[in-house]
Amino acid sequence: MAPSTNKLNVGILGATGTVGQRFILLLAEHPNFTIHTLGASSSSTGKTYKEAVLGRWKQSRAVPAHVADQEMKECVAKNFAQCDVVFSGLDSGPASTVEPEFRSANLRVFSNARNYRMDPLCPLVVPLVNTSHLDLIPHQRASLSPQLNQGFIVCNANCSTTGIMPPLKALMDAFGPLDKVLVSTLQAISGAGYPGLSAFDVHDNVVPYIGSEEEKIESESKKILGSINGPKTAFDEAQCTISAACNRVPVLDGHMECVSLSFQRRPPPSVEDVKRALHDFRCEAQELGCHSAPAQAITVHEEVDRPQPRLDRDHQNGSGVNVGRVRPCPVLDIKFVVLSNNVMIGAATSSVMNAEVALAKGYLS
Ligand SMILES: NC(=O)C1=CN([C@@H]2O[C@H](COP(=O)(O)OP(=O)(O)OC[C@H]3O[C@@H](n4cnc5c(N)ncnc54)[C@H](OP(=O)(O)O)[C@@H]3O)[C@@H](O)[C@H]2O)C=CC1
Ligand SMILES: N[C@@H](CC(=O)OP(=O)(O)O)C(=O)O
Repeated sequence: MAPSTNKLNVGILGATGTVGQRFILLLAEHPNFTIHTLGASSSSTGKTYKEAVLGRWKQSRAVPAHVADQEMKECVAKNFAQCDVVFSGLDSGPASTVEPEFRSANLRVFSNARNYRMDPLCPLVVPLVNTSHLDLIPHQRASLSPQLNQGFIVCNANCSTTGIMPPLKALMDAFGPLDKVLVSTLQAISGAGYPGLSAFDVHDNVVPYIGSEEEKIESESKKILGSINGPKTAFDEAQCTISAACNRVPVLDGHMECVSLSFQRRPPPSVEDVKRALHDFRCEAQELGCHSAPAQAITVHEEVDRPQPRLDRDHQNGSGVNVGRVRPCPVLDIKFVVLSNNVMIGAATSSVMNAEVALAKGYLS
């Protein structure tokens, strides 16, 4: 996508949070978007951004100078009326009312929150996988109000769901429908937001429970891997069976996921065929030349002990996913490990890339 001199104004809801801080850094020098309005809770309203994040800015880069003195606004639509696009890093509590209020005010919302992911009117988009689902936007508008000619909500997925989608999609495209998928996650602390779990709970420990996470992976995956119907008014879910087991581990950023799967087609592909399909997988965001798209959607690691969170989570600025240890599975067909950066492609980068694709497809005009 060619850098534009007419950048779109963007707002960020939840701008002070774990995901919000990534939005700030991703959008501070973006060729298509310029940060215009920042919002968070009432405890931040009226402060400058740097005052609002004092003691809570957890990035190695400093707060961008042109953002530091911006005044924090209450998250109501009238404060964001000048924004062409709104990125939401809101907690699910406020997201349930704020995001539809913004849509009703004809604002375009790209949300990280879980609330509307399974809404039949809302595209649930992993930008490396199913940007074709953005084509449901006109139906969302038409279904809600004749006055809704610009607004919409587009969601990105749960961070653990997001990580496994590119490899599953690559294998479905190459070898036909999947039959069964088992996934066990090792999820980073930052997935729980800031301050997240206490050190007492997570240090020297593994917690084998993350509320609702397994259910979200199992349901969201089928919507993302499904297709939209001919008239672009509904989703047909993918038919495979998915079982997830989720664990919190003492890693700061980067979700690791151990996947075993089987194909419907017999005989199944070889390990070498699987590696080639993963490596060759390309997505629409790449074809459109979107600014945030990784050069390589799936990086296949050959070293026996990679990928690892500390070493590989920042590869390509966390915009792609990493796969390693591709090998035969004696129970199902194939097994491998996936590493994705939960706060980048698992959250903020997905929203930004979704907006870049929406811009290229004309949904932001
Ligand atoms: N962390 C991750 O890896 C991922 C997170 N998500 C989702 O993204 C969203 C944000 O998560 P995360 O950044 O981790 O959460 P944080 O807890 O770190 O940040 C929450 C943000 O929401 C703001 N906020 C809280 N209450 C209100 C309110 N009543 N009105 C307006 N703003 C409010 C906070 O503002 P203030 O600072 O003023 O309190 C803060 O900016 C959540 O919905 C989460 O489920 C999705 C994928 C991955
Ligand atoms: N639950 C995820 C992060 C998250 O916020 O998920 P969701 O957006 O689906 O609530 C984790 O703890 O790693």
